[in-house]
Amino acid sequence: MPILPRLQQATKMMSRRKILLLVLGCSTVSLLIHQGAQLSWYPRLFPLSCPPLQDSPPRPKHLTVAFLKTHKTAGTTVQNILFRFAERHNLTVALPHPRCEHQFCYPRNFSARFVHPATRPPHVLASHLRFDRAELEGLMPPGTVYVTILREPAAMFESLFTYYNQYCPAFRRVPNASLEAFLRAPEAYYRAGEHFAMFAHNTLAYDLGGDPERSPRADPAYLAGLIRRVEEVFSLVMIAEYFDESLVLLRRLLAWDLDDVLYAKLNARAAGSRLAAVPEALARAARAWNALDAALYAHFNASFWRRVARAGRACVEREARELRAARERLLRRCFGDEPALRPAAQIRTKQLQPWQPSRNVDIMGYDLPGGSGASPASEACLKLAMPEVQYSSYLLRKQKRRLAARPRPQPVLDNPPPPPPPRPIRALPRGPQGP
Ligand SMILES: Nc1ncnc2c1ncn2[C@@H]1O[C@H](COP(=O)(O)OS(=O)(=O)O)[C@@H](OP(=O)(O)O)[C@H]1O
Repeated sequence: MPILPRLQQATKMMSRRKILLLVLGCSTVSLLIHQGAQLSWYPRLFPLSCPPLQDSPPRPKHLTVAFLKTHKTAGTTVQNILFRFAERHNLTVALPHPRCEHQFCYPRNFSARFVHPATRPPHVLASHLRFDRAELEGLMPPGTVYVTILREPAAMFESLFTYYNQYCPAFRRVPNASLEAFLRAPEAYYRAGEHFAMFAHNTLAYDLGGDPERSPRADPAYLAGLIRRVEEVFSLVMIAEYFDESLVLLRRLLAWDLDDVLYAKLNARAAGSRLAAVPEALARAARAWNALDAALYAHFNASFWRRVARAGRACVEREARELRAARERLLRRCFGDEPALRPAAQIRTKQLQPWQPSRNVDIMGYDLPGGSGASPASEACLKLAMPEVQYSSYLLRKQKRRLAARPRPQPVLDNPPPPPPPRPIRALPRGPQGP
């Protein structure tokens, strides 16, 4: 073919390609604009990217947080995240007066008088208490973000039943410490109002400041009111079964980094101290007995997933995966190539030996392969696995020292500190770890 026609044909083909590219480009841009107007194109078009946090420019990290630590819901793990965050950011943590043990005089209703004066005014609060809105709002600075966590009530009840078996009279009365026997006839063992009755009936509702004796079926208005009161105060209700997804929502709410919510699982029972799975019939009976808790859980589990959907489910899952990967790296760095939870008797580092509720229950923990050295890395690893009792005592000592070094006006206590609770919930650690 002569050169000229060949050139003309090539030019024609090039312009056709250009036109095609132009059309493609235009339709992509128009699709983006159209979808962008609905504010939902991001995850669909770029499933590996997360939409930015709502704010622009990015918010600074939020520093005032009150965490309602409900019982047997992975609360110790969340508390540890908050304690470490507070230390890294030089924040004050509200801690119980020693007469209240390591909890704010639970099961009494929370009072600001239960807070050690050396830990006021606080930025962070994360120890067990029974919720009282007015008292907490009086203690915490304005703008504090309130969060809490719930767990599926049957799993939670199985954990409560084993953990508090020696403390809760309702459980002690049951022959052979049998969960099945208790759930077959709970009324035969349970007496409302006696010591530690709250561990045997609707514990979530009790911790949230509600009345555990109300039935959601007989009194739906009460349930609706309790839910409304919780929603008015708490910006986030996390779900223990979706712990990592909960932490993703938490860190986004507080504008924290993913690194700020890395954790080691704390306060877990050994396999021999727990049912591998609660059989369905028992789970049904546990939910029926704890019907108020079951209704709370159903409501907040549903609202949790609506919230995940709003944040972009793919994005939350992706962050949760990143969190798990970073957490595994951290655990390996701290606790060796195969970081394993181990029974207290096998933990040589005294500060890491978890409190044991009774001879029948083993609570697991981590150990540092090289003992607790003085390097910043091993200090960080030590804190990562430090159980509640040791960490609370350590923080109280530290904050008292800080107060002594930098005198400031003592807060005025309207009333003297409270008398000790009727009976201690926390006993001394048993076995080889000593007091
Ligand atoms: N990250 C994470 N994800 C899921 N579950 C977790 C997590 N961390 C702790 N746990 C489980 O939570 C139970 C302990 O809860 P708490 O720390 O709130 O107990 S306590 O009330 O402070 O004694 C305890 O449950 P049981 O082992 O069933 O007793 C822990 O295993």
